[in-house]
Amino acid sequence: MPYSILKCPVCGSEYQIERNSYVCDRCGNILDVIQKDIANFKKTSMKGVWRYKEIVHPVLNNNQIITKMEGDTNIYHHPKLSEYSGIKNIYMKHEGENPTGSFKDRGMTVAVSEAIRQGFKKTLCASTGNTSASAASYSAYAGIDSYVFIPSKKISKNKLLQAYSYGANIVNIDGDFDTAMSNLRETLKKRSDFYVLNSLNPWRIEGQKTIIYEIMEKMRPDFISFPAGNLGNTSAFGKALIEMKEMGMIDYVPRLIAVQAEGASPFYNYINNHEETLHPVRAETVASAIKIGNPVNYIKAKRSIEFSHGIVERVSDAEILEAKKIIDRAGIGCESASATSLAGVKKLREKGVLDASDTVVGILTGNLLKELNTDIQINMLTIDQVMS
Ligand SMILES: Cc1ncc(COP(=O)(O)O)c(C=O)c1O
Ligand SMILES: N[C@@H](CCOP(=O)(O)O)C(=O)O
Repeated sequence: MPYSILKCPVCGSEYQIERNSYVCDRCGNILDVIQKDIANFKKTSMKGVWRYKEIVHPVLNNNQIITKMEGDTNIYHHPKLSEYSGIKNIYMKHEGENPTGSFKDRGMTVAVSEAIRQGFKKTLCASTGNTSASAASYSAYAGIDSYVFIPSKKISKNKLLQAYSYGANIVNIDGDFDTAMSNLRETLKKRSDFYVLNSLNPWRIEGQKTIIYEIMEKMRPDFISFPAGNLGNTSAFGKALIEMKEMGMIDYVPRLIAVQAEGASPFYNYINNHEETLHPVRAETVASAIKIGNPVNYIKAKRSIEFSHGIVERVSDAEILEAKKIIDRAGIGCESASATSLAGVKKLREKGVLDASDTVVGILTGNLLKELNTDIQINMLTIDQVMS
């Protein structure tokens, strides 16, 4: 029977899953969930994330699952994306189609189910917006209270509205996301009744792995490109590929492309400058979702890049906004952080790292409707102009 344990990716210490800390007691690193006895993995008849229950959360009973039907997102192809990136076979998987409009729901369904399994009544997260929207929704759906730490003046109003509407207890943080995350880690040292819903909770990573399962079941991409902020997805995608390879579900490994915003690119520096440890930066970018200067998952993310012979690229705000316009005008649409996927592919094609004949899947992490921060300038037509 498949089961799960927690294991430190650095020192190898192992722990039972019944514990409310995801940090190794011996070396302080963030733990992995390790799935055991999964060699004969079989899909369930459930939809989306829970189709892969045996390799996502095998010990949960079906009646303990808190789900709003995450996953099974669409993959789009459009000539404008090919023309812009210089890659004929470029596809975009739209995670903005998840219930609260971002990929976070895939991780949240698993983490909140585990919170309920362990009997927690309160959840906690720090957020640039999407995590708080998702955490608030899933906590409310499960009938428990959520607390969200957010730099409320710096996040999109739409995301704040989501958390507020779902009834979250909103804690305004005077600072940025990194301040909020360190406030959260301090709070967890003092309070044991909060269940953390950020991606430092490894159950979030287990849910987010399913993005890769869905892609690899349908296609054989050479590269998979996606935005990188707190590095939960980078960690999850590599873990999915490692496990799929071990289980014989895939016979090759696509290369991961993690793309950061230039003003928030500590992981780019860490990998490309071969630094011994990640040096946090003061983050600044138009893409508020990835305005993160001290990503918590950098060690697991490095493992993913190494395993997949991956690439870490960075793009400017101008490149992000230009790519977003292409995605929006193709009728697909996404929030700005998501457009780094396309911007990064274009840049790597121009550098000659990607070939025009490569097959590339980009991940659109959030919905177009997620951001309304500034007054939009719309040149509207008059009725007379249309009639004449
Ligand atoms: C829309 C969006 N895209 C990308 C990211 C970055 O993902 P990760 O933190 O997993 O690197 C986030 C949040 O972190 C996000 O909200
Ligand atoms: N963009 C994120 C930042 C927190 O990331 P997480 O994956 O660690 O929860 C957000 O939406 O808050």
